[in-house]
Amino acid sequence: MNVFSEDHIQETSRRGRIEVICGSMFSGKTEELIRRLKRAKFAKQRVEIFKPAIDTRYSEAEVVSHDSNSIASTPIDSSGTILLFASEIDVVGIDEAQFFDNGLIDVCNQLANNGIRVIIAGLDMDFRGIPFGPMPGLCAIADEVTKVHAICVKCGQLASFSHRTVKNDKQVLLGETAQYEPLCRTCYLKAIQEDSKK
Ligand SMILES: Nc1ncnc2c1ncn2[C@@H]1O[C@H](COP(=O)(O)OP(=O)(O)O)[C@@H](O)[C@H]1O
Ligand SMILES: Cc1cn([C@H]2C[C@H](O)[C@@H](COP(=O)(O)O)O2)c(=O)[nH]c1=O
Ligand SMILES: [Zn+2]
Repeated sequence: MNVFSEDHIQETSRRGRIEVICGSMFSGKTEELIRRLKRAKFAKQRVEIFKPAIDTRYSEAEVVSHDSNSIASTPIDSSGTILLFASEIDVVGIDEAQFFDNGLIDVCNQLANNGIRVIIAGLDMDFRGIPFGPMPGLCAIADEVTKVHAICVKCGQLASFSHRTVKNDKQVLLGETAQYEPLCRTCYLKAIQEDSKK
């Protein structure tokens, strides 16, 4: 049994592993990613952070949480680019992983097999409740999956769903509170039923 809430060994020894942080929008994925990466930096680990170049919502070159916590990152177009940066690195952080291609799954496996700690944050489901991009595959290969929850804006229960409040059918639509709200299952089902009547 591990009586500590943090596994300090992972922050000091060079052991490859894959950690996935998933959940709905506003569930604290980016904050948890930034927290783990900052702790790795305190432990003098060499850290590289990547995000998809299309995610220009708050900043072009930073990972930024809804609460304005931030950390410098490298925006990239394709998952394969991560391998070009990954020599002499102890920890790789990846935000908004749902926007990457499926090649990210193999890239993360290669990194971990080479002794790198890989920490990935991403939306597990899109606005329709369908698994998003490489996220299900990443959860499958992960050594550890942390599912975080927002608070349902309708009833205060834990929220797992990201309800899109504007009419748009494309899977990718960047946005925040003007376009999405976190809902629990009950409130999400009610909301999409009401949407279908409009
Ligand atoms: N309904 C909500 N439930 C929880 N947090 C919320 C909600 N709405 C806004 N927030 C804010 O979002 C922050 C989490 O932001 P962030 O880590 O960027 O989430 P994610 O990356 O999962 O979208 C919380 O600390 C809180 O300040
Ligand atoms: C549900 C859903 C979300 N998006 C977009 C909206 C935001 O720009 C990001 C998610 O960011 P967060 O850090 O998790 O808040 O993804 C999308 O394009 N399609 C969707 O279905
Ligand atoms: Zn609810």
